Amino acid sequence: MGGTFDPIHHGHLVAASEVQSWFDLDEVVFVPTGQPWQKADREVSPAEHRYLMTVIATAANPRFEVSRVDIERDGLTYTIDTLRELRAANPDADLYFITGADALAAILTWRDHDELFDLAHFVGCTRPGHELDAQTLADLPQDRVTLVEIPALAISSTDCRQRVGAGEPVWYLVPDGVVQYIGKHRLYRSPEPREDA
Ligand SMILES: Nc1ncnc2c1ncn2[C@@H]1O[C@H](COP(=O)(O)OP(=O)(O)OP(=O)(O)O)[C@@H](O)[C@H]1O
Ligand SMILES: O=C(O)c1ccc[n+]([C@@H]2O[C@H](COP(=O)([O-])O)[C@@H](O)[C@H]2O)c1
Repeated sequence: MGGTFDPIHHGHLVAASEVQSWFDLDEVVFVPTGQPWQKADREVSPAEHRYLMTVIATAANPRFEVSRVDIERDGLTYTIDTLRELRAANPDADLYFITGADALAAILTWRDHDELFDLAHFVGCTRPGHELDAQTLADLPQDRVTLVEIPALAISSTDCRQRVGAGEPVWYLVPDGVVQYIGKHRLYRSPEPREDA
């Protein structure tokens, strides 16, 4: 499952857990993005913070792993590179790439999208507020894409960041350890005013 995970939240974790169970996957590898090119218009937290929050959020689940492939590759992050690397490291594995409905709807804008479907089966999870229209679905290769209905969690990283910035709680939207990590590193808050300012 690829994502910016800024921060990781329970919507991500439920999607991963549901798809693991649905397809009886050996493991789900969370891959935090390095530099997500389609989010170039906004500030994204440093990759190491996003990676560590993902490690904290997934640590208790023996089927969840976190990969550094995207954050260690220079330049912008493209899923075609992610899948090529994961394929080279696991030549015998059947790869499934987990996305939300919003990401799946945009997949034909991704780099080398034709080849993407050769490298992995794509699983699109339902997401509140992001309906997939019939034409979008019809344009995708039917044998390489599966839609999975998951319990609806109307949580987004954007909302979590805005809540922290406004001093509102994110308890129970993100795992407890992630709440504590955000607090410890003062993520998503405006910088404290300097005393001499
Ligand atoms: N609540 C959710 N339910 C289902 N899928 C989700 C949910 N939130 C995110 N996803 C999916 O998880 C993947 C990674 O998402 P991402 O890290 O961009 O989180 P986000 O909440 O969409 O972030 P942001 O609000 O910053 O855009 C994407 O494929 C996205 O569609
Ligand atoms: O490969 C691409 O061109 C591409 C364009 C947009 C998003 N993606 C991937 O989709 C996943 C979710 O992305 P995001 O930006 O919604 O966090 C993540 O793994 C991204 O690298 C990939």
